[in-house]
Amino acid sequence: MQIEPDSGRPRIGVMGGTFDPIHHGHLVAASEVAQSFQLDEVIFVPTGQPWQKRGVSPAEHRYLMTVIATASNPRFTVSRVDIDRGGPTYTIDTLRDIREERQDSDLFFITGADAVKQIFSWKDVDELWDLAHFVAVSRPGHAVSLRDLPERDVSWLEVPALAISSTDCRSRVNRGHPVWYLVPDGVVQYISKHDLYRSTS
Ligand SMILES: Nc1ncnc2c1ncn2[C@@H]1O[C@H](COP(=O)(O)OP(=O)(O)OP(=O)(O)O)[C@@H](O)[C@H]1O
Ligand SMILES: O=C(O)c1ccc[n+]([C@@H]2O[C@H](COP(=O)([O-])O)[C@@H](O)[C@H]2O)c1
Repeated sequence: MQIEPDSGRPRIGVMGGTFDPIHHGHLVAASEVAQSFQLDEVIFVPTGQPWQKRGVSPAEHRYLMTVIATASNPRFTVSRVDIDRGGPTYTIDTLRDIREERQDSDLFFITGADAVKQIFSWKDVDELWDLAHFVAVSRPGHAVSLRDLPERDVSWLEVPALAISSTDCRSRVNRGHPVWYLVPDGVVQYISKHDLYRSTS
């Protein structure tokens, strides 16, 4: 979807992710897109059941870690739409639900370089472009050439390179290594309190 620069409508970012756990790579990406695209708000949307991932932590843990991580930024909010809908999570449903809630807004769906390269495997991809403008951000280890990007309405944004992944955070906790400064302090404490990622499933 092409967004008119001066539409006067609220400009809302939608940052979808499994957030298992949420880390500073996610937060910096959202913050940079908010700045560059003059967004009024970024809604973080933890997935319910990410159908392309296995062995994901319970949604309530991922949701609460996302709430903790975003609490200090007044422009960041968290939505439960994907969790409360139930069933496998598809972005087509995420965007339809958010549009229903924010009917007068322009939506910007934020995705990392790795995820955007997979977008053709997503459900009803041809209909996604009518619901939001897509913004793909750079990510270390995931080079993207123009050929990888859909020939649709996708903007590209270089963001500070943070070589952090949720997979690595889980693995570090599992091996007894610290995740301080990779994830927000409150998330470190949440992981410890709930004994997450200690056993390999
Ligand atoms: N370090 C990062 N820099 C830029 N974008 C990122 C970064 N980490 C994740 N993203 C993007 O954030 C979104 C949500 O990512 P997700 O929750 O799957 O985290 P992840 O670190 O990729 O997780 P995992 O390692 O479990 O696959 C995706 O679009 C992903 O590309
Ligand atoms: O719509 C789909 O079929 C689809 C398939 C894979 C991923 N997504 C979305 O992409 C975002 C990042 O997902 P993930 O699995 O990399 O955390 C998140 O919002 C997912 O719902 C969406």
